[in-house]
Amino acid sequence: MTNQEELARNPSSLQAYIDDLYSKYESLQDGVVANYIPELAKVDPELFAISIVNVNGEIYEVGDYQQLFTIQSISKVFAYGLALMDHGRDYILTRVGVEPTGDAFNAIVLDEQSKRPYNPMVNAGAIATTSLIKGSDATERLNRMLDMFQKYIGRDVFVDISVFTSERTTGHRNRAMAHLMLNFGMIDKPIDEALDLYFQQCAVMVNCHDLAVMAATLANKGVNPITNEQAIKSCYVKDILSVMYTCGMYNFAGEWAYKVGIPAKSGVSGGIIAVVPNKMGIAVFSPRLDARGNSVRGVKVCEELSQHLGLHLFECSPLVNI
Ligand SMILES: NC(=O)CC[C@H](N)C(=O)O
Repeated sequence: MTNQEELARNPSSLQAYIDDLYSKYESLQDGVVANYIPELAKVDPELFAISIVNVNGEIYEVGDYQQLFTIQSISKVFAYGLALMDHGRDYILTRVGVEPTGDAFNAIVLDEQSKRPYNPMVNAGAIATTSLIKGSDATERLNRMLDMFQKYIGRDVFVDISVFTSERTTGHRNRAMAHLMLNFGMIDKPIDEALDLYFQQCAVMVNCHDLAVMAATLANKGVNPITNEQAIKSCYVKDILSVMYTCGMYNFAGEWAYKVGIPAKSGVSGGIIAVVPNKMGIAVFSPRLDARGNSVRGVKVCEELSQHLGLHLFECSPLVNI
């Protein structure tokens, strides 16, 4: 019997499997916690959680899955969805490309010809995306952003003021990108409001369970499988998953697509989400990062899960229902 057949027969074996994965990687200490945002350096590096939510709303999780942390770059996925709903695909494409960069997430680089940021999953593209969120003033734009997160998560959300302030005070690289994009007409004035909203979206508090529900919502055509609320129009889910697949893991995106083979997104606080379309959302949280800014344990767990469950999109033996 294959692993997939065993899981279809006995779903509790998925819980047993992630419990084993957790024990296997619990002692792994490779990597370092992000410290370029001073508040992030204070996190307990030992925190570790794995959550899986399938499209039927069934939940499998282990470890510190209730521990709150700031969502950081994983927010880029969801902000892109809101911008798509606000303006439509054609307009968004004129402001943010869909090409992987092969560069670090915080590279100060724009497309030579079009002057667009390369894609919405790296900082420059995410700042441009966030600058497009509609609203009559900064408060309305923030509230629309928080409402959007609320639909994906299924509860009220809030911004961690310390992390927001820490990043706002030290985020000169992001500010430089915004000025560069202003120069080329890719974002409009006032850039400080766009940057503030970007720093706020990065400082939204989530736990690993929430991230798995958010990923499961994308797996479930935009409908939160726990609350049944539509968080994003289903026609935009393919746009989001495409850029996650090609750009979500920054300069590791190619290797990730080859090895793990499912759309994913990581953030510097140590979260990773992965989406198995029509099946499930996966989230891992562990703050120690590799040189590219991806969670070390998170990458390992996703690699093993993908192999064990046959999750790769181009897997020759199709995944059975879990
Ligand atoms: N990779 C990340 O999670 C980066 C997000 C972080 N807020 C930044 O702008 O640098």
